[in-house]
Amino acid sequence: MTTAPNPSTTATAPLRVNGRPVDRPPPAVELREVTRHYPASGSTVRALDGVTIAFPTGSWTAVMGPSGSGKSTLLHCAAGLDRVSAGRVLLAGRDITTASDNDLTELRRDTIGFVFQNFNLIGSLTAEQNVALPLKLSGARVPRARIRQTLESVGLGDRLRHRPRELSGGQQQRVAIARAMVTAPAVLFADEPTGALDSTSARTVLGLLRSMVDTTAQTIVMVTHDPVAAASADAVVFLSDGRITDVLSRPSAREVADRLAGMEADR
Ligand SMILES: Nc1ncnc2c1ncn2[C@@H]1O[C@H](COP(=O)(O)OP(=O)(O)OP(=O)(O)O)[C@@H](O)[C@H]1O
Repeated sequence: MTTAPNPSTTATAPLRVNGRPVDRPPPAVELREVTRHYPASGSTVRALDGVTIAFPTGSWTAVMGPSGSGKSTLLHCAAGLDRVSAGRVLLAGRDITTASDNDLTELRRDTIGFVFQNFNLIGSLTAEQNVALPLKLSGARVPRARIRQTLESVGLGDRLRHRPRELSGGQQQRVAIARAMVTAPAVLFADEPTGALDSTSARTVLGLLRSMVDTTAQTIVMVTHDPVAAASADAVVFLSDGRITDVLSRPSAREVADRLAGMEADR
């Protein structure tokens, strides 16, 4: 095991300066003893098995592990897209474990942003219209200046009227990030955000995510298979068979790759 600090402990232990406890923001997302099982022909799959972790506000955490280890399930439970079988989930300071479907829909709309591997943009809409969509759907006013500013912040101020097919993969992913960020979510969840990109575009997207964390204290939780992407995060959490087996703080891509290779060899 690594000696690197575990986000679950660093986030919850009281911070002390000169022996005195100091206030710090609560974690943006917290899972406490979360179990998620699914029925499977005559038995049960434990996709998550007693996971306790806190994702500190303003930090970027990568979640890694072999196929089927529970990464997507963790992301979906943390984002309120899936219900837990046992345990508790706290999102932006609210216990969402038993929230009603309506409350969850509202919370997802106002509190989280989601970025997917395949961008999930609407092909018939321009970049500007895609970014405006979450505000439109929530019935909010859509201030054009804010849409433009958000697209400018991802380096696409000159692509407002372009449709997805007129943009490169990296540009499409940046539109998707702008769409996720336009509501100023407490947490940005990303599922393989660089999985469909070439290495240059991936680097641009990772740089953008990094600057969001460094300049606006955005909280990001990202599932990835890519050691280079994981090494851009502040911490890397490793899952195996639904359990957290390891946490690395600010590892290099080589350290991440070695740890993953070790996990595959142990299987
Ligand atoms: N809706 C579901 N119904 C039944 N089993 C499920 C469901 N979702 C996930 N599982 C099972 O839970 C386990 C964890 O799945 P999950 O998708 O979280 O893994 P993962 O680490 O994200 O995998 P991958 O890297 O291949 O995407 C797997 O054994 C999977 O088959």
